[in-house]
Amino acid sequence: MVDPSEPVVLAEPAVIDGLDYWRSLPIAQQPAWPSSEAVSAASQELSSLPPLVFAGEVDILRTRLASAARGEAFLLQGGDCAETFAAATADQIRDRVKTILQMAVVLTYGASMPVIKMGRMAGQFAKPRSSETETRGDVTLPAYRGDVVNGYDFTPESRTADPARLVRGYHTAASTLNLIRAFTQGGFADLRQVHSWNQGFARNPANVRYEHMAREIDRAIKFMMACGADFEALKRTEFYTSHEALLMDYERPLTRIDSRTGTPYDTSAHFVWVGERTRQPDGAHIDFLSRVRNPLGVKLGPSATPAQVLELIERLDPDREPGRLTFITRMGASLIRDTLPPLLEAVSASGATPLWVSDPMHGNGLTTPTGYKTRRFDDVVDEVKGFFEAHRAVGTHPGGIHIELTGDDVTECLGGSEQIDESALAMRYESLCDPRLNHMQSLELAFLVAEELGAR
Ligand SMILES: O=C[C@H](O)[C@H](O)COP(=O)(O)O
Ligand SMILES: C=C(OP(=O)(O)O)C(=O)O
Ligand SMILES: [Mn+2]
Repeated sequence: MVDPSEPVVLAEPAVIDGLDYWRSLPIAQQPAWPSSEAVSAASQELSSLPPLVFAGEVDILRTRLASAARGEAFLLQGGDCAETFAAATADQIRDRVKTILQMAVVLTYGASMPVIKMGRMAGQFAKPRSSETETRGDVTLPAYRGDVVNGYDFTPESRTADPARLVRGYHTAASTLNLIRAFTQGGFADLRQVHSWNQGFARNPANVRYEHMAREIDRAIKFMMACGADFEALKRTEFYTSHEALLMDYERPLTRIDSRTGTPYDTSAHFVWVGERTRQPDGAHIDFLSRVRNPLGVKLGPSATPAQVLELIERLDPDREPGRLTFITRMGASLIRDTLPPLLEAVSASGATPLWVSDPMHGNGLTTPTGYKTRRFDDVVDEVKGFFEAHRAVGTHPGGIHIELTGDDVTECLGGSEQIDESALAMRYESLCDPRLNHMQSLELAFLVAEELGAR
């Protein structure tokens, strides 16, 4: 569903050239900043700060994604719906990285292929919303648009967009990324350790059905050890960052010209994507991202037509560069088997070979009578299964999964082996936007997807 609200043209004077051409185009889902001087000051400060990622890393990621598009690797992309400044703590970052590493080991085994690990982390601070405002009782205030825009507290002060948050977002992303790099390069990612955490999961009586696969992985690791595999090298792993490139006042100042090649990279993350609500082919987001070298994602919901998808390919990947473009489909479990195959067929027939990834979260939202936004674990699993079925039928590669998850023991999604029910949602619901799979549900999903991958 493309945002029904009319896109607005920014009041700022248009600088009609290359990287700033978007300023002259319709743009959806931007905050109403109270002062354009304060936004300019924040942008100025951001543009003087060091890049968060190096263009060379971004290029390596593009080659990894190209392998996934060819069916030779699998992408695991996961993290919060909305990262918050308050939750950028060492423990919470560690537990999210740990969850992704644990899932990746299981998926690597299931797929017998490398798994590309990517967090919705270190920059996933801006949210598109279906409504501009939120009403509680007789009070209506601007909607919460993510910590980089405004606060969640329901007061006029907190809900007013504050440009100083752009700079705080950068610093929070920098410290998050610093810890991610420390964990994934400093020994925390050791394959044997990650596997022993998974054994702990499979020993839980609720997860007996996964014990068999955990034992098989154990045998495979012992076999590798007996063969003298280099476990020193397996103490480190590549880990990439990503977020929705929603807020142009954050993305534009962090876009820099790479000194090696003279081309622009959005250095706020390795991979950025355009959301379902901002993917208008003639809109600001698509124009801006068409000009940066990063690998790009585009979310596709059930209303996406083959013609729109072919136009997005033309706009974002005219040279059909391997690894450049990823479509992240989020159709809903009940629709995916009907809506995905026509898109796969049209793209295949055009000769393009984007990476196809399943987001089984955003098409499966529901609100309980008590007002909690939630999703059923079974619907999430069913959408992934439908995604695999659609690709099998058309002969294309199901190249990855994109999941809203946390390493914490929250109660936000229904079901899973802990059988979280509606009454349990109130126990520990912490997301400020969409519900996330908790640590156990995330691992369970990884085992189920690994079974699917293994069955191919
Ligand atoms: O994360 C995705 C969107 O921001 C979210 O689903 C929008 O939610 P809303 O419908 O509550 O605005
Ligand atoms: C906003 C999101 O998704 P979509 O654009 O698919 O609705 C998201 O990934 O949190
Ligand atoms: Mn979300």
